[in-house]
Amino acid sequence: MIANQILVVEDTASLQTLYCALLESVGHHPVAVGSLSQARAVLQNGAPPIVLLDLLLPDGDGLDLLAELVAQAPATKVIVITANGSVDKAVEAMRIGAFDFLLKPIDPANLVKAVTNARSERHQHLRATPTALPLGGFIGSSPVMQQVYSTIRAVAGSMATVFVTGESGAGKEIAAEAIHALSSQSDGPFVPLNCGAIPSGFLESEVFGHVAGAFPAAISDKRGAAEDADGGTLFLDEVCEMDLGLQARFLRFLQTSTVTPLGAAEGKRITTRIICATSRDPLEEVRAGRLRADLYYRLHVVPLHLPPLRDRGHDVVEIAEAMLSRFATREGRSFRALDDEVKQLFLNYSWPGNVRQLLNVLWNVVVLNDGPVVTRATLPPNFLDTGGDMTFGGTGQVATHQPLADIEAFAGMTLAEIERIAIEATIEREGGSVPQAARVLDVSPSTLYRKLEAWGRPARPRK
Ligand SMILES: Nc1ncnc2c1ncn2[C@@H]1O[C@H](COP(=O)(O)OP(=O)(O)OP(=O)(O)O)[C@@H](O)[C@H]1O
Repeated sequence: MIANQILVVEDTASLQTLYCALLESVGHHPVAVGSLSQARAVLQNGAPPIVLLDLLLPDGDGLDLLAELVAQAPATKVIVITANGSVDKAVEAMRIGAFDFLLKPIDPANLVKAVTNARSERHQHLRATPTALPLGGFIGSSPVMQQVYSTIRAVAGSMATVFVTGESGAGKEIAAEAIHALSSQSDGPFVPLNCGAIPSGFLESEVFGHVAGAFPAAISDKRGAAEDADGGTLFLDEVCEMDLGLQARFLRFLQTSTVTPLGAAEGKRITTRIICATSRDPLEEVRAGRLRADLYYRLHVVPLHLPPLRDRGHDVVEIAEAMLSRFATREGRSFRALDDEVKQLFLNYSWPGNVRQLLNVLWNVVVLNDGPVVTRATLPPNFLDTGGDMTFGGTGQVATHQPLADIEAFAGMTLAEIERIAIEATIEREGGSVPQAARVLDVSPSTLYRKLEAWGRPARPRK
């Protein structure tokens, strides 16, 4: 095999001809075969740097050949081709270790781009990176998290849309950052936008931008997050909070890669990797009619689930000890370790607010105490009250509907004051998670973010 050879495995003669002509026109040397057995015969002479592999072949499933290549020729980048509509196959291929996938009918520009990406030195480097080590901001070596790290590494090299799910505080945003950092667009911007933190009336302009005069408050042109993310990654957190009208617009954007600011006569084509996340169950949202099914399927190309902290075994102690040292250094404290009782408490606790809640607990300990060891007595009283020493049967649910306070305590307060107490107590009980508190209180997260902002507490329109 010569250096810029590409093995094209495609049984439809007209498509073979088309792919080969395209690849030749950009300087590659394609070798075409029409079946798995022919491909295996060619591969006997050595694996080429790139294989373009149709998955539906007359003598078997292309996924089998993909698995063989991943095992026997890990340096070879395999770009799989699937029929439009068989997204599940594409996802399976990415899990096995495909470099990228293309849906039929193939856009010639996408084919050339996928092949160019596969060639780049960066991906040679990525493939060589060991897969089991934590990455980015992650701490934790449990098997479930190693699976997460592997998926992140596998998907980072492609432009495929990633749909990250997981409870609030489980690390969805740092997963998105890690994918961006390992991607070919890592020199470009990473633009996070929390759809739940922005009132729905403003979200469209936040995503797509507007021109002056598009609506009364639009006094000057404003670029949206999508255009800001040109050449990089757009991370849409709490994507299920978009209203249905905006979902339709967003779907059009995904299909055309064209951003049209509100009030603008024409759009601009951009190239951005989309990663979205939700702490809801997206299929339940589709069933309830709150998330368009077509948008869900368009976004749900590669799913990535962040398991809750309570399902990561000893990770909770690993994270706690690593972060304790960092917080202690920052605050000039001597904390270095957790005692055995605290480790056991942490291992038994259900962490409804996941890693974010753990970090809040540690931060509180470090600010209010000094070390060198975290004992039960140094833990925040509200953590112990809300179940630090209870087991919740792994459901992650803190016992609900406990009275927030004696009702007598509300006597003489205004409704606004009582509302503030209820909201703050619920956020606290949900481990600091505003989206989760919003769910409990049955309001939208943006309602809570707006109120927090009015009370002078930090809101996170863009995280
Ligand atoms: N495995 C981990 N190791 C160390 N820190 C972590 C880990 N996972 C999450 N964190 C930290 O926990 C905090 C919450 O993580 P992140 O914002 O990514 O969660 P999220 O799932 O996006 O939350 P939300 O749904 O509320 O937006 C961040 O400070 C992040 O750096």
